[in-house]
Amino acid sequence: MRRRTTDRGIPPHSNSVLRLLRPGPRPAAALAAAIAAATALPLAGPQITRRFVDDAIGGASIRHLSLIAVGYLGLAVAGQAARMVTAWLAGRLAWDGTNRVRERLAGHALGLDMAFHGRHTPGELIERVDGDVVAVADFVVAFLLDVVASVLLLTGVVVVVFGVDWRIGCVLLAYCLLIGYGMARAQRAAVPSAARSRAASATLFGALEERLAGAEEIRANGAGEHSVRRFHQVSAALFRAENSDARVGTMLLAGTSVAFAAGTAIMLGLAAWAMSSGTLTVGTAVLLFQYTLMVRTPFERLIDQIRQYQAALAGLARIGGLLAERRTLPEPARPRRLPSSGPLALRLDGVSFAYPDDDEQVLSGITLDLAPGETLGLVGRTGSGKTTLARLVLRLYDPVEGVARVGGLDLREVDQASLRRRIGVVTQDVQLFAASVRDNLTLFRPSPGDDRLREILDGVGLGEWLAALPDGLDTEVRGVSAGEAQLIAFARAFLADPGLVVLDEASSRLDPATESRIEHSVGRLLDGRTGVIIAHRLSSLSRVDKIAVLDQGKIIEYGRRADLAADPRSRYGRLLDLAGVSR
Ligand SMILES: Nc1ncnc2c1ncn2[C@@H]1O[C@H](COP(=O)(O)OP(=O)(O)OP(=O)(O)O)[C@@H](O)[C@H]1O
Repeated sequence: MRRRTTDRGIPPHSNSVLRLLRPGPRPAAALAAAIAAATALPLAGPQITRRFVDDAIGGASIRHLSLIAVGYLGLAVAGQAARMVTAWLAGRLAWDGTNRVRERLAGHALGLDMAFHGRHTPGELIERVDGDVVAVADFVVAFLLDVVASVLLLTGVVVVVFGVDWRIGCVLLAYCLLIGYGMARAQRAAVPSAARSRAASATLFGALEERLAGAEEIRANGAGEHSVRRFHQVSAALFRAENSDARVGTMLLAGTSVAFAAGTAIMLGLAAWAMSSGTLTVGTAVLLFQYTLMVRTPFERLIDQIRQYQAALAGLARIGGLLAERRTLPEPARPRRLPSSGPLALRLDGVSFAYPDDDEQVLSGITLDLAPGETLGLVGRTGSGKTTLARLVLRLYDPVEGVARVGGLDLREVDQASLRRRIGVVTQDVQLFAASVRDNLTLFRPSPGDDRLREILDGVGLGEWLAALPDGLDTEVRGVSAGEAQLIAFARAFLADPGLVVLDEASSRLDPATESRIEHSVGRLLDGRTGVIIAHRLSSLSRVDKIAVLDQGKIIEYGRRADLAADPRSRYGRLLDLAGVSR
């Protein structure tokens, strides 16, 4: 499928990216001055050489010629200095701009909902936020440094040569136009290979991230060989794409080398003809020769930039595409806030759900009701829909049918910030960051004070663990056990003080001491809060008020725990018997 582009060849949705890249007026003026100097100074070089040659032939003194040589050297040094300043300024401006793009992209991607993150691996997003942004940054630097400066230099050369001899100027201009046309044709050949190469790179990053994230599982299940084979396949695809991209680049360079040799020969012939007819001095012939050589570098830089331009264009298209992604969960027109304190009621009314892009109904006709402060235990076989139900309560997705209400409000009407503040979640897959204990508890938000954090850690049974850390709350979290990670997650939930807690119990086996600390913390966390516990161990449901048994997305049993446990025919009762847990 062909990529859609606007009339100017710029992919759609890219304007906002380009706006973010635009520098302020003062840095832009400084850069323009540096580019002008970096272009004008090299243009003056051949004029000095002409003077030197003509004066030398005319019998000028060594002192005079030495002065001209020193002037030439000074000019060359100044030219290089101007180029260095331009490179530095262009690099700084490009990185300032791309950091703005990066920040915007990262914020935007984090704000998108689960449906989006289900379709894109974190590795793919890293490639977008880093790889594509770097490609755009590289191009912006190169564009300012090579494209703008090269076009100015070419124009300058043609104008100066016109001044020397208009006929030779015409030949040079025609020659430049021909080379330019050839390059424009070659550019089209380079488009698909650059796009293929970046797509292969994104796939490789995605595969790498997935394998690194699941390294433990892959090793434990002996899936290393399959994993390496798959990795080899995506690496080979990237190698082939990069190779073909490089081949296109090499062919372009080889073609231009031949074209330039021919151009230099033509100019030398013309200069020789003009000299023999007495219209040019030897110095001017040398000047023309030098200008002809000068044409080569800007063209070569431009050719190189064509490939970077393709990469940047492909990157811009993907960045623009990511920025154009919208949340599929609509923001409420008139957002309402959940009550700011106290436990929150939960009510699901005929809720059905299917994941986006998937026809299979995962939940159907779920109806349940929890008064403020009540707790519900969700049980059911793996794949029965427990986690999905929890996701709807957290409004990570909206029901396809029915309504989910918290605190009496339809979740679709609730203000996002209030929802995140008042509904807490502890998942079995606790995410810890390579940051201090404090930051892991507050999730980088302002801390309520170290005393409060210590009190909370003490409350979840991590007091001794904290005391043993070398730098206390400032110690970087690493190498914690699964049980400790769970307890840290409880501490986070306590800190947020939600009115409704969704708790996905850890299914992994923990040692009895940690298990009892977790049981104790769950008890404290649910005290005075409404709770939904996805239970993997029936023993941990002894404290809940209600039980819902899920099977293939439907509630097949629902009632007060005590009633179900007492009923000899209830499924919950039979599950308790099977698990050897007293009713
Ligand atoms: N992000 C997703 N996209 C598409 N389908 C999904 C997604 N997550 C889960 N499912 C499917 O939805 C169904 C219910 O899954 P869910 O994770 O809710 O079950 P569960 O009862 O929590 O299982 P477990 O006890 O193993 O965690 C399964 O068939 C699963 O394959």
